[in-house]
Amino acid sequence: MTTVSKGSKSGLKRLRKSFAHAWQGIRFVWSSEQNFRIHTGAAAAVIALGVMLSISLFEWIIVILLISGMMALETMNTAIEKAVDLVTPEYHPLAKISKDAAAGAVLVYAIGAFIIGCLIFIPKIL
Ligand SMILES: Nc1ncnc2c1ncn2[C@@H]1O[C@H](COP(=O)(O)OP(=O)(O)OP(=O)(O)O)[C@@H](O)[C@H]1O
Repeated sequence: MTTVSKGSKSGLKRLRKSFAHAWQGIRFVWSSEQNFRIHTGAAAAVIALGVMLSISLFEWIIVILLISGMMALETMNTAIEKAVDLVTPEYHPLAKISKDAAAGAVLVYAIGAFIIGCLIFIPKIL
């Protein structure tokens, strides 16, 4: 088993490296996951709609929470998929449960976000 030494980097350097790694992760998810790109497009459309309909500060807070939560969950779903593939590239019932449950979590959140989005935007559109 290989161990990776983190060295004795200064706090700021370590923070910069952590951001760089996180950014690499987001770039990977963007380039490999169509769902993530669809959600990003939908988020941009919702933000444009929010500006056009002049939603309130409280509504912006809700919208930003929903968008960032959705993107974070989609990114975590990819992390779980890749970790499962690393552990077992072959078919395994537990791998199926793990991936399906992670996808289920994304679906539950997406449904909730869609309903809340309708509650915020539909009355304003009507
Ligand atoms: N190793 C495995 N063993 C058993 N079932 C698997 C395995 N890998 C994938 N599956 C099944 O196939 C489905 C799709 O898995 P896959 O890794 O291809 O994700 P995906 O199609 O890229 O998902 P997404 O579209 O969310 O990115 C899983 O939800 C699971 O039901």
